[in-house]
Amino acid sequence: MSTEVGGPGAGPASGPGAGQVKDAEIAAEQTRVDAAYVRLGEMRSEAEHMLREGFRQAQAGTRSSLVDRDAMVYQASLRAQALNIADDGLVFGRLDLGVKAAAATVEAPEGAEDKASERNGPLYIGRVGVRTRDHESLVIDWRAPAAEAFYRATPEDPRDVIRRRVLHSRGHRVIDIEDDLLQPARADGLTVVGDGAFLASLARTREGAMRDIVATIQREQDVIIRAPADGTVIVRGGPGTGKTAVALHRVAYLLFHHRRRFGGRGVLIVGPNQRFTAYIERVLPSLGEGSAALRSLGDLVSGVVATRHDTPELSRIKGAGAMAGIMRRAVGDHPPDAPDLLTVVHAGVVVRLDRHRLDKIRRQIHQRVSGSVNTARRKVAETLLDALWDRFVEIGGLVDAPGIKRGEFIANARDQFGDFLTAWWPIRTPGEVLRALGDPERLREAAGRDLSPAQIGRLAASFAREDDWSYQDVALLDEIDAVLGRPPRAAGKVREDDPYVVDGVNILTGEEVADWEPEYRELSTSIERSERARRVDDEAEEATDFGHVVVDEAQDLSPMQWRMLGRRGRQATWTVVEDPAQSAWEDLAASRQAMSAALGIAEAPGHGQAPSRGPGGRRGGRNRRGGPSRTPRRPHHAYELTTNYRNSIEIASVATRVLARAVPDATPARAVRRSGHDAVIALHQDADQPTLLHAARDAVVDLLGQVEGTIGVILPLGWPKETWDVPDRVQLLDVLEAKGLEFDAAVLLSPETVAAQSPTGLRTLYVAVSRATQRLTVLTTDPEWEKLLGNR
Ligand SMILES: Nc1ncnc2c1ncn2[C@@H]1O[C@H](COP(=O)(O)OP(=O)(O)OP(=O)(O)O)[C@@H](O)[C@H]1O
Repeated sequence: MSTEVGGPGAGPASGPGAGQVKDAEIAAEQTRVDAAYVRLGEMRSEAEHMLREGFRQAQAGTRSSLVDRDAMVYQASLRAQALNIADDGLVFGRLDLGVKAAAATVEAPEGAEDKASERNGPLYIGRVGVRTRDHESLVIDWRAPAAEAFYRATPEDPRDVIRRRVLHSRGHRVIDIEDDLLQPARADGLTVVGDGAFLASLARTREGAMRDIVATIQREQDVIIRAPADGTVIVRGGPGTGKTAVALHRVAYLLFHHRRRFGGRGVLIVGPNQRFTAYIERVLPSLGEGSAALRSLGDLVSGVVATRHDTPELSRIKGAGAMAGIMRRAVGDHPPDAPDLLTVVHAGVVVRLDRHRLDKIRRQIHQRVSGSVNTARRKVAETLLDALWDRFVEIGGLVDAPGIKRGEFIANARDQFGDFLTAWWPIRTPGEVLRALGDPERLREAAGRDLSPAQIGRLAASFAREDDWSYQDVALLDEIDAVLGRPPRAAGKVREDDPYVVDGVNILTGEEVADWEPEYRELSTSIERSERARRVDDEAEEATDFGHVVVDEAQDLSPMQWRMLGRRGRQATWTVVEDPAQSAWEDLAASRQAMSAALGIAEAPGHGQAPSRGPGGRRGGRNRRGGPSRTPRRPHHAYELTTNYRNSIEIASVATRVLARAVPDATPARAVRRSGHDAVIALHQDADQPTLLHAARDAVVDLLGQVEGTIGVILPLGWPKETWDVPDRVQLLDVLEAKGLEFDAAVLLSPETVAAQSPTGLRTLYVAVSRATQRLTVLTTDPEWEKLLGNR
């Protein structure tokens, strides 16, 4: 085997000659890696050949060849894509095992090609599986069962691993190696080199986008990534414990092992805002998985993009579960321009339905409608005609015009009320319904006793804003959309002169007619939107209910946002990652309940509780009003992450002091890397906002000389994010935008303001102080805060 330095169990090679030993080891690994790349190149050619072959068969044009072509092209293109991605840093791990174990568990995932290996040599772990033409395994895919030991083996539980080696590469070139000796007594002839490259990798400069961690996934993280595919996984852990990283790697794992199941129905990943989704968007493609839909809470509903956060108080009102009932009642309300009177004349008799009667009819219809409001026109027409006939009889129509048959009356009335029907029961859009609640009178009507007069005033003023939508508005729009449903869809040929066709629906038969579009449409329905958003090309449409949903920063979701997510995963399994100590949502109990309903689990365990299983089995159906109350009960598993990979020990200690204030009984995650740089807590006593901003600018200039990567300037909510003349690597953002992000250095302004801005201000401050990997500067005007953060 390789050159021996210091003998078995002697620990990492060090002292004179250690560098040469390491170089020799690197050179030996390079030879193996080169061989893997040669084979990877051949496999890519094979995949490309299959793609060409698929297209060739398509040209032959027989029916069965088209089916074969589709399957072949699909598989070959996935394969080609994965193989291309793997070109960078293909091999990153090596396991030296006891002789038997090496061949034990290389299993094929569903549809993939890895097969049991017979070799006794070391196992190499990489981004994709690579085999020789004779099916001998050169590299094992990191997601295959045989690779598990690479992440799980410890000295206490070595799993027959004697030495674990991490290979650090740049492109095709191995630049460093780092060893872990797990069974010194069996290490006969094995060299051990390395000097903490893992910790060094944690200290690396951040380039502004998150990267995958395949080479260094830690044991507690791997357990979650490979958790059973059935049921729901809930992950808790402090800032920087890798919750986001783990959730994304789990998606890659699930797609690898269950491509048909999850790839077919789709995977949805939801993050707090667009800055965050942009930050994580490269991770899955770098793992060869480009198929998951990545959305933020602000753009989950296509056609709408939230541009602002509401004030904490407004968020609290808009996010509360009571809004579901308010939105439902708003949809059932008299639309703003709907007529107040229906008049028809038959045989000289004038029949009128006034506003009072019409409102009663509207209420009845809403109670009876079982589908969507927007497709209820047929039912509406029938009910109105019945009411007209009853009224005709009631006012003595049969006396004035004896012998009139009901059928004649109805046919005549129907001819007269087409326009009325369109105006009285218009095809409504969610945006229009929500804007209409900008009228305090209308909102009061819909709110009943659920809102106080003061709340109604503030809420109406917010809905009346013409310019944009807020994050919480998006969930309200989706709620309304679920009640409205999709408008009628085209099905046959339109006859322009057909008096019975109203807004694309034949009011006699309920049939939908072709080529019809509503005249105005601010938003389309969720079904159309998600079809459009997830359409691969104009032909293929994907399902709207996802197979797996990942929710990041879940601690911040309001009950209304959980309802919105619940509708996208009625039959889904879920991965939910959260840190309650970072929550900006005040009523955690209500949010927890809404989460359990959306996920279809009995009740999510509290922070720090042991993994649990809910009662399993029952499949649920669709809730008529779009609520998640009848989702199935599924098993769920809870996990906790305990190591902070982001913050230096120095920065983590500041965060821990904030945590002690925010959530006194919480246990902080353990930071593992010392940077040698204490956080700077600078007091600018009594400074006003411009002075503090000026000081922040000076701090940024200093930091630009100290770190190579990104610098985040984190401001209290509502502070001006004026454009500074600074390089792109400096970002200005408010505390809520900073969620989930990380920077090499962070400058935080006025912690006292952040803490006081809402009842959850301290938890938001905890988020803000835990963003930096290397340097943290805090500017405060308050001596108390200086003392607290600086531990003086
Ligand atoms: N095993 C690992 N190896 C290398 N880096 C890691 C590992 N685990 C996590 N990291 C890195 O640590 C940083 C924090 O990870 P991540 O953002 O996933 O944490 P988080 O728990 O989601 O944090 P927050 O709660 O603040 O959103 C990232 O840069 C991530 O790449």
